[in-house]
Amino acid sequence: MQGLVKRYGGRDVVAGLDLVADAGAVTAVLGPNGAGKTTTVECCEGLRSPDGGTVRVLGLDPVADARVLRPRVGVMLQDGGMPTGARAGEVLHHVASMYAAPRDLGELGERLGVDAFARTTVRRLSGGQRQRLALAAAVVGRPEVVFLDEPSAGMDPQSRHAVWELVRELRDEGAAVVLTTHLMDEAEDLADRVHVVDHGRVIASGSVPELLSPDAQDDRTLRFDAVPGLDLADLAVALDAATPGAPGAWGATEPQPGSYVVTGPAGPRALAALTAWLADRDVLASRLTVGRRTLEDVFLDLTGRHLR
Ligand SMILES: Nc1ncnc2c1ncn2[C@@H]1O[C@H](COP(=O)(O)OP(=O)(O)OP(=O)(O)O)[C@@H](O)[C@H]1O
Repeated sequence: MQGLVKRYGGRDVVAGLDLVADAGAVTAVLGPNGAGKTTTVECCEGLRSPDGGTVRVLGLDPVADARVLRPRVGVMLQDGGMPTGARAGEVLHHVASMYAAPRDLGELGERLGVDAFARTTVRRLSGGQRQRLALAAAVVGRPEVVFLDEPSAGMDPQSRHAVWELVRELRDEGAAVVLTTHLMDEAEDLADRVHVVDHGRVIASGSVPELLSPDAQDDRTLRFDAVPGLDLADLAVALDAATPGAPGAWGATEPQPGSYVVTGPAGPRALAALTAWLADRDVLASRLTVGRRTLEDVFLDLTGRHLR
């Protein structure tokens, strides 16, 4: 996809988006609600026509070549897009019958738990059940490219785990898996490559390790909430003094008023120095945590906003 533009009511909801998804890899499109993720994948699925740019799936045009692409592409839509009056099992059988070499329905139905509600009509399924059925329908035909829009939304942890395992398996079988999500742990766990999208543009791309810590893999992050407007340059000096082996290694930001992110060689001494520095100022921190950076931090750094 190159320079994709999609406009609604004169507003660019996708504003020149470049994206590549390789075979045998999971590509995640990660961004907050309204970032343009669904619109982007709908253009790949041939459900929407771009207003600008080029989209090719398996080298073909998703709109003009829709008939040729259909048996080679699996699609899991956010709203399911399935006939509401049909039973879940019938839907899956029907979809499977359209493919030359479908997956074993018994095995697929069991691992995604579809068997348990096979006789229930789609309209009576819970959100999570509907998601699992939609995923089964998307992958039953052994597609070469799979688009999964928020695949584990509304699922319990066990179902989520089953979905993630299936996604890894699809990748290992050689499929190009494109996954949209606003769940950073989903992207972190699954994706070989992540495109972080905001306001219809890709604002960062890379493997998860590349995105998390491009220049200092060992750095950790201290996070805390406190009164807004702390003197962060002074804090960095105090932390530098506590970790003499790495001068100038500390960075501190206040991405949102009263919410602090401090990165550097955080160990026990640095943590003690931070709390002592706060105590000297009579500041009580809350939600103080020590951890590695997450994709949420990356998003916060890039946009000054939380993912959700
Ligand atoms: N058919 C439409 N007509 C008008 N505006 C639309 C239409 N579809 C989407 N939009 C708008 O385009 C923007 C991007 O929506 P999109 O669904 O692509 O975002 P998203 O990143 O998938 O968000 P979410 O995580 O909430 O699904 C939103 O502001 C949405 O309101």
